[in-house]
Amino acid sequence: MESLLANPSAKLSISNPSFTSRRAILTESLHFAPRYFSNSIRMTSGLSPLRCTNSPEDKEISSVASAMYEYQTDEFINAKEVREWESGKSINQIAANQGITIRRSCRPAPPAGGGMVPRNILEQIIWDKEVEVTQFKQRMPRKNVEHLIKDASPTRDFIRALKDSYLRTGVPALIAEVKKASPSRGILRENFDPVEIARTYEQNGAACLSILTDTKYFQGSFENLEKVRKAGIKCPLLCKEFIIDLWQIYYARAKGADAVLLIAGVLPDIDIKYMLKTCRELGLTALIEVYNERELDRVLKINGVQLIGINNRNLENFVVDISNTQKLLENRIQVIKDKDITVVGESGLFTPDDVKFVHDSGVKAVLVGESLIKQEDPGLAIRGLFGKDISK
Ligand SMILES: O=P(O)(O)OC[C@@H](O)[C@@H](O)c1c[nH]c2ccccc12
Repeated sequence: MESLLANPSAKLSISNPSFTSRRAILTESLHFAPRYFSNSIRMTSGLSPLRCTNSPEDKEISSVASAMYEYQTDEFINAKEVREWESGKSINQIAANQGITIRRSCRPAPPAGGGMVPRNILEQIIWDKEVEVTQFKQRMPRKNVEHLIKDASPTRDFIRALKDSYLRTGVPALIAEVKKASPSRGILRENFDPVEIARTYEQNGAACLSILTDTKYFQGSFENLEKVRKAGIKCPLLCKEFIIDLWQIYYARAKGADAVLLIAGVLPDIDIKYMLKTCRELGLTALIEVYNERELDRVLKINGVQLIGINNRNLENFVVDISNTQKLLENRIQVIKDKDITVVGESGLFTPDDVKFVHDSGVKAVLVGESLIKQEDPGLAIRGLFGKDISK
């Protein structure tokens, strides 16, 4: 075992025939890369890997470990990342090394050292989300969610819908957002019927819809997502959530999502890779959101990324600047084209000139909330945004 500890990457490529059970894989995994696995398993399942009995909880841990073992042969874990974990760095140190400023408080357990104070609104949202997800998971363990997924209808192709719309209209495909409120703007719409709004968006040419599911800050819900899905709306649906845990991805799928949002400013590479794989297994598209060049360059290095959103709003201070899309795309158009990645321009788009500006910068889709949802008929407002009817 000692040589494995010295050189975990060697071990990672070996398929050990003696791994006959998940339990064995877990034990073995913990043995050669203890910190990596304990952190990851804690991160992804919220459970402590140190106890290992035959309880349902531990079985879940084992299955996570087993899934992680599969990733090894998938080059999911590269030696550098394993070494980082093994060197004793915490999740926050790993994230900070990648330029991520948002920390995890690892609530509800008190953070080591205690007394953390959130530095900005996004960090506050993420810490609240940690508590919320823990409670959700207690109420509905992942196994129950997986059970719901078995009965769910197949997902729709989010990227195909964007590409088809772009080809048909010649203007960026619209992901229209169903959003009642936001921390930066307060209540956007008093008279809020998610299904009615979704329907008018669809009738007026939206390619896809984005449904806010965060309740505390955006007054959204997973019930809204489910309602829209069940109302016969055909547009693929993005679950607009602050995802920090795999459980949320399973839940989004169970509630009718076709795509989920992954925020690179919150998630280190290793999380994004793991979550992408889960999305693929569930038939979901991942929209990976970036705000700055460093995040975009990180994401462009991850295999399998097909859809990237560039947010013009800084989620840490709400400042909106639509030239952010242009700035980030300027030197990267070729690599994005080579990889056949679709780019979405997000936030702060109000006029046909705004849409043209981000289109000229290289986006083939836009994500728009405020400027539509505030109008009396948000669907009809689409004509004003594009300067033409895009429904035909
Ligand atoms: O309402 P706007 O400015 O058109 O923005 C829509 C969308 O981009 C924004 O709601 C958003 C972008 N990224 C997010 C992440 C979480 C919550 C919300 C968002």
